[in-house]
Amino acid sequence: MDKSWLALMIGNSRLHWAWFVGDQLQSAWDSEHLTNSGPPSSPNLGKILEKASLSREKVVRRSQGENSDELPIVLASVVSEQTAIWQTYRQLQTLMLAQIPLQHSYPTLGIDRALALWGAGEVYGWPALVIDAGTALTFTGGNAERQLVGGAILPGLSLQVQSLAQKTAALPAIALPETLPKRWANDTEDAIASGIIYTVLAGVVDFVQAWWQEFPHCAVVITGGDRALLHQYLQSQHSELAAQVTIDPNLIFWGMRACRAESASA
Ligand SMILES: Nc1ncnc2c1ncn2[C@@H]1O[C@H](COP(=O)(O)OP(=O)(O)OP(=O)(O)O)[C@@H](O)[C@H]1O
Ligand SMILES: CC(C)(CO)[C@@H](O)C(=O)NCCC(=O)O
Ligand SMILES: [K+]
Repeated sequence: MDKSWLALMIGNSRLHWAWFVGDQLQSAWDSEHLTNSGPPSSPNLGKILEKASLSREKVVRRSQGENSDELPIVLASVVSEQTAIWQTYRQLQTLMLAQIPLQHSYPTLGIDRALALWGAGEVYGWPALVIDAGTALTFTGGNAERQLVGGAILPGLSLQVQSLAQKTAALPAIALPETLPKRWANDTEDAIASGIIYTVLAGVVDFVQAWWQEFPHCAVVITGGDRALLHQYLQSQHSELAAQVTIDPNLIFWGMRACRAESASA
């Protein structure tokens, strides 16, 4: 009988969770970073599941034969202070970059990027290009030999908004519009939205087109907290290109599923 396990990706803004039974994803959710005030204690599984409106009983029942109170957690993290909090959890498997079978990666490559690329390649085929629209916006591409080709990192949409507001006197922190704004703005909020959105879009289109020059017809997948927003903008301005881009919120979890299986059978 397939066992339950939890995947935990610690991102820069928040924690990303998934509950699997064997290879089947049951549900996914996000939660806040933990604050490690007070005495160190093992993170509480009941509370973790409560955040996802799941009861421990339901999760344990779905995987018969489970008698442990603690579900295995497969963890990957790009925030080391947050990783430390989980070290007291008994059934923890921490994935490190070296365990991801991606060839030609470099030592400081973010494990979220490696996992998302691996997940995209395994699910949609290689070569693959991942656009992760999170705190940072990243491009990460791999070739047919499952080797990292390379990528790029820039501030994500919200981070661009926040950094403008923080480092200037007159600029407010705007909410990004859900639809593509007009390019030639006539007030401050619209001007910020236009500047950030149109330059990010131009960049995304340029990276995707450059990728397709080298790897025609290959899978391009958008993930991350701002995936829907970015895809929506893309659709409005470049509908043909947008139609060839897949949205998948779970790339990192597909990567964790694959790497967990590989390291378990190794
Ligand atoms: N409920 C939410 N809480 C926080 N951010 C959200 C929420 N919904 C959408 N977002 C957007 O998601 C973005 C963060 O993306 P994501 O959650 O993928 O980032 P992250 O935790 O830093 O992960 P990564 O390290 O992979 O970027 C924010 O910039 C924000 O615009
Ligand atoms: C780029 C981020 C912040 C995206 O989450 C993360 O993947 C990271 O910390 N990367 C390390 C640097 C690199 O990937 O080259
Ligand atoms: K830093």
